[in-house]
Amino acid sequence: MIVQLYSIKSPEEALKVIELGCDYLGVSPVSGANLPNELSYDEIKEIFATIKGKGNGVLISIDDPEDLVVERVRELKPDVIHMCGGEVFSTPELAKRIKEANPTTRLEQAVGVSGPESIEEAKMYAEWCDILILDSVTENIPGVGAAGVPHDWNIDAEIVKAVAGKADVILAGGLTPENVAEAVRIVKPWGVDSLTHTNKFLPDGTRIKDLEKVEKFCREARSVKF
Ligand SMILES: O=C(O)c1ccccc1N[C@@H]1O[C@H](COP(=O)(O)O)[C@@H](O)[C@H]1O
Repeated sequence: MIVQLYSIKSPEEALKVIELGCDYLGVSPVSGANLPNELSYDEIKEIFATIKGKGNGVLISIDDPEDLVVERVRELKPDVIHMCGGEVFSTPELAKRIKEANPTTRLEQAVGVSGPESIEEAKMYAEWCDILILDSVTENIPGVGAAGVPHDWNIDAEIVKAVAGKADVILAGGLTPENVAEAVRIVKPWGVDSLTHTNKFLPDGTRIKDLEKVEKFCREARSVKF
């Protein structure tokens, strides 16, 4: 079971969450989406260099144009590029361009799980993506994710079965240290992901990881054997 956590802000924070059991660390590059924890290319390079050999660097992309996605993959060489926009989605062509830009970068596509129709969508993306992240959608946040609320885990369980052997599946969306074990029991994913409920919010609007919650989240996620 892998654990992916968003959004990491510094090399120091990265090392702390790795020590507590996180193995995929999500970062947000400066973009039009104006996310709270956006980082410059230099800051991201420093985090990726710090975690090399210890954890995997994941770069989020929310509706960035395809050329910019490819440029970022070439420049930052993330272990994973995570596409989670509501307008720009991965395609077989983009998957090919990403592999050409950096052959070891894995392509992670978010699927907003809203009903049984999401099963067909997931099956389609599994044809060219390495990883699917099954996430929640809200009206307030652009794209897929950062919703802070769960969705129907029974649909996720169907998707895991439907794409077995084709793509790894990460479960996301409102996961907490308290509900993650139950979610894993139902969905049996390759990994789990958290943003909101492993965060501590600071008065200036930025957020850092809450290390007690991170430790409990990683422990609970791995407590279920299947
Ligand atoms: O990380 C973000 O800031 C973000 C912004 C916009 C869309 C998605 C984003 N992150 C992804 O959403 C998941 C789940 O979030 P939550 O736990 O439900 O709050 C997050 O872990 C990232 O994968």
